[in-house]
Amino acid sequence: MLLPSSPAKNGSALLDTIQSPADIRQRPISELEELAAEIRSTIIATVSDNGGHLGPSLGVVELTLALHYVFNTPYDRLIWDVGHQAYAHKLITGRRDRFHTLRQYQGISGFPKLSESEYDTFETGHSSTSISAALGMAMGKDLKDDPRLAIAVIGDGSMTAGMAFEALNQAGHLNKRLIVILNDNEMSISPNVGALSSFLSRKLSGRTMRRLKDHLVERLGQLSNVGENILTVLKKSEESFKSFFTPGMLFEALKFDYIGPLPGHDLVDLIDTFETVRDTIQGPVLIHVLTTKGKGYSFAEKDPGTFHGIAPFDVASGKKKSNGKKIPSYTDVFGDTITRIGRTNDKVVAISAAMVAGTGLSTFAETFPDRFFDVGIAEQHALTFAAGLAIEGFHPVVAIYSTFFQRSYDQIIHDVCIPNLPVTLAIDRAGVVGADGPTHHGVFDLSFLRIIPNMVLMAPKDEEELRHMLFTAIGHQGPSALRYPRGIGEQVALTEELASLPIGKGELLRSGDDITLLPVGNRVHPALRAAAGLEKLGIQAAVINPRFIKPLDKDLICQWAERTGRVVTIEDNVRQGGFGSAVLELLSRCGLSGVKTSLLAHPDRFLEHGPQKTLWRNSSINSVAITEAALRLMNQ
Ligand SMILES: Cc1ncc(C[n+]2csc(CCOP(=O)(O)OP(=O)(O)O)c2C)c(N)n1
Ligand SMILES: CC(=O)[C@@H](O)[C@H](O)COP(=O)(O)O
Ligand SMILES: [Mg+2]
Repeated sequence: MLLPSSPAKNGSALLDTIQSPADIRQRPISELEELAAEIRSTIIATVSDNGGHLGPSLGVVELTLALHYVFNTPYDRLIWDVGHQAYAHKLITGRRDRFHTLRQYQGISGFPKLSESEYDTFETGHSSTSISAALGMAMGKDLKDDPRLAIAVIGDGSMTAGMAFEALNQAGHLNKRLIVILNDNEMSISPNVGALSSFLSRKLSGRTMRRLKDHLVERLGQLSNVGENILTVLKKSEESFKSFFTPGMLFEALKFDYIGPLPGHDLVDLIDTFETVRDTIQGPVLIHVLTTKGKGYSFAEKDPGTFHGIAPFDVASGKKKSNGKKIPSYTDVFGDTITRIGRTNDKVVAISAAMVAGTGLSTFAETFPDRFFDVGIAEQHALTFAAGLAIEGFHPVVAIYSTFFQRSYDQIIHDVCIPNLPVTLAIDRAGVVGADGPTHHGVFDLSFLRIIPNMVLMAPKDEEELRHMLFTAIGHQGPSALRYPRGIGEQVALTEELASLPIGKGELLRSGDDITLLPVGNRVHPALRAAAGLEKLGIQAAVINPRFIKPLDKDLICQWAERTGRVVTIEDNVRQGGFGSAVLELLSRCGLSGVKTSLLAHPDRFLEHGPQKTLWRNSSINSVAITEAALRLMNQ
């Protein structure tokens, strides 16, 4: 049987004595290895119960200990990019007692939080922000004449985003004291992609290598003072040639000192290097550290993609603790449907921004490798790249989580919607997502997309409607978006045929003369349940599934609003500017401002982490709350 490869000898006896990094600094370095083993066991045990980002956190245990050992945290600012790897950091910065509540409702967050600890210096969740934030802090401390250090820890995946390079570019120019640790495990969520990733691991293609080699040998040969030995060595060996091209060249060109690559699980080496950097380097420096994602838990080391972020699992077998048969999620249905459409429509191309499995695109990618593109963590580029493909006659489907689409807002407006290009946004994880919390809830997309001219915006009531909406979107000759939630669907039967839905037409699901319920997307079924309950109380509720948030079905909605005189809108989105606001605008346009309305939606504040059901209840958008809102409106 495979077990964690380095179980702690004494449970968590040593870890239990650590209240803060100051306690670690008192210890001999020789004890830190046992501490690392205890931290790993604790992380594995907790994540196996609660779910969470296991692989990223296991990979940086030694790095975390070495950083807190050498640098004077929290005075020195330590910024974790994405923040999904900060579990060891949490365990040694005063949160050991609460660690069992990780990612649970009202428990500690899975990401750094300013409100949780003074050691969490920046809030993260979205990637590639750490260098910018650290540079801002470095600049701020200089302006205040404060000698504290700023240290950003960024993964090789996160380093692929433009934002990281924008920050490096400015940092090299400013020449401020800034430490960037590049945590290179050759993995994003899936294996890292792109030219940068090949460069970091020096896996330049044979062709590139030969071309560069021939060029360099020729140029050096023209110089009279180059020794014969260098030329012979270069000519003979590709390996020795490769060593001329180190990953450091890239960062040195950006005016960073480069140190590495270092073995990232060797505490002595890490501590020694960090001390040298701390004591000697005054400008920007990048330390390249090589780590293993999932280090210390054999299942996670072997399958880092699955164990990147995992639901509760059994430690001994590495298997997910799921009960019963696998129910298809919205994501699964999206993935099957786009693959099916791709078989008959060779103009369909799919784009992911480093979330291939998460967005359900793995099968499409395997089936149509030439028509699939993983652009890395580059949501802005993904949209403009899609626009380019659309200009060439393709229909790109860009599948990104709602929260990460926020990064590409200008590209959606400027590059897709103004030229009215046929690009489909497949917006996964729309609505509240659960344990990842406020950085990841997708509760703004209805508000920010419905205001863009040319955009067709829809939300399916179930996984069956999702299929037809995708088909409709791909048949549409302009920009379109469909948003669907995280998790399983309504478990409805899936029909064989795919149908094109009339754009801007909703469906009346239930008639009733007393009140109109207008739920959108995943709120349709709760509204139907509420209508059934209201009927038992003698209230006849009409239920309309608008299907399209833009354009809205003016005739259907205004007709029923006028007939019943009361409308309740329900959405898994913020109230501000959302679907309910769109309905109010429509009622005003139809001269129906006198209709009594109640807008059920998320409030104007960032929502905490917790199960989706809890968050829907808290925001009063579940079926009980819909019933109560309808009753209140009836009594007005
Ligand atoms: C802007 C943005 N896009 C996508 C993601 C989803 N995401 C979270 S972690 C991750 C991979 C990060 O890889 P890396 O930085 O190398 O860290 P590792 O998990 O390998 O430690 C991705 C794509 C995100 N958090 N933010
Ligand atoms: C840290 C991050 O952004 C991702 O790992 C995210 O947590 C994945 O979310 P899902 O579990 O919904 O795919
Ligand atoms: Mg990585």
